[in-house]
Amino acid sequence: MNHNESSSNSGQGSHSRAAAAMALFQVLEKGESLSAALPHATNKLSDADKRLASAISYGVLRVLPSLNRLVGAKLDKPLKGKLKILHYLLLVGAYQLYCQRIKDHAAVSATVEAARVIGKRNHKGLVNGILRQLLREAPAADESQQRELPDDSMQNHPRWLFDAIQADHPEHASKILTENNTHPPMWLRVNQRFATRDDYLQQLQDSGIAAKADDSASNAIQLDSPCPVEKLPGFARGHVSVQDRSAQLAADQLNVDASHRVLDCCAAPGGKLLHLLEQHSFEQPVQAIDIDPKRLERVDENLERAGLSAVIHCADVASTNDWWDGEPFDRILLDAPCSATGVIRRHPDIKWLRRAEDINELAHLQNQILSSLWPLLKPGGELLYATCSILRQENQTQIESFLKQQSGASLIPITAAHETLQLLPGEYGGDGFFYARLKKAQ
Ligand SMILES: C[S@@+](CC[C@H](N)C(=O)[O-])C[C@H]1O[C@@H](n2cnc3c(N)ncnc32)[C@H](O)[C@@H]1O
Repeated sequence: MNHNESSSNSGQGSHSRAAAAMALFQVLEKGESLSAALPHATNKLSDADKRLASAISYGVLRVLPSLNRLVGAKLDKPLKGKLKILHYLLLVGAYQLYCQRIKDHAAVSATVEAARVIGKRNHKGLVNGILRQLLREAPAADESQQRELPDDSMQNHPRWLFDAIQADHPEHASKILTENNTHPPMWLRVNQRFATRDDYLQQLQDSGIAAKADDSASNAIQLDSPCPVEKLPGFARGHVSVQDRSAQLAADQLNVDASHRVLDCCAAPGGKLLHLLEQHSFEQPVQAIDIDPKRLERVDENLERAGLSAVIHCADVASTNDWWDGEPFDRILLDAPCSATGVIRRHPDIKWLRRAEDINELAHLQNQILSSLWPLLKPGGELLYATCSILRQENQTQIESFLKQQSGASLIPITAAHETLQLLPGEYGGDGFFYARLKKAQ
């Protein structure tokens, strides 16, 4: 969360604050994802300014209700219409004062100047006045000390999600809510075709990048602090990829060997596909399908980077007549579209973009996809169902109702103690993820 900036030059950094406010506006007023809004808002900025705009906008979304309360209390009436962008700029200012190690005067002057950048020159006084009020009310003992944000009774989550987490994970709810608001670690997956994990750890150490291995996930390495991918040894040649530890379990859980005919459903951007291809030299090409042509471009890039290949279909997986050649599969990986409630620490916008009613719709879609894929599996074949959700309705309940619908389907337990695997955010340092292994009767 911390970002050092000692500049006192009044104009400096105003573009990064303006970009953060504009990206937040797009997310919270227009419903765009932050990963789509940020590149657009920051495309003319230097790399340093891009990083700062990103740190601020991700950070604001993690503690949005607390910041709204702080800023709202200082406004005589809510900023609406054309002035709404100023509300987001004030959140940007408050976030710096409360959550970042930026000198107060630099944070205030850059944010005030950002009002001009966003075309609100006449409101510089308003921004200055409110940020200075915040400073007066919460004086910091010294410039490096952070102020304490007002508590939020739902730990900065929307009511429906707070309730769902309490209902589904009563014993772990508080930990999940805390994890959701923290900055996640960066995980790497070592391509075992080029190096063992220990060899790659050594390469990282030689490059001055501190990291540690995780013995519970065979190719996983956790970096001590995030690092641009260009600095990772061999990244451009596919020696390593960025992938969360929990997501790395899919390739092993699929239980494949090189003779299998494999289908990867909902494959973009290709993280799990690449992992499978790195692990096995398949006798028949793996088939991968996704509905989103833009996301499929990322699959192509990833395959090219690693020098690997697969047969790619751009289609709705449920419309099997459009893309299936009629040959059944030994293994199917279904990384289903889901609420992504397990990856909120990576995508804090999910808290504010998702609605309670989305969960029913997603559960319906997941069931529809599962049911359309099941006939494509050979007798005795296995389907791995995965989501990055932590909600029962998309996970355990989904699988229970599928097992009731399909008499020929059974569960292969993930461990002796667990039929399915529900990982929670932060467990082993990874994201929230769910896995269920389904077997088709002979
Ligand atoms: C969780 S992401 C997949 C991540 C991917 N498996 C990986 O490891 O990189 C879910 C994907 O499902 C795709 N999707 C959603 N609905 C779909 C459908 N009806 N048919 C095919 N793909 C779909 C989305 O475009 C998205 O890329």
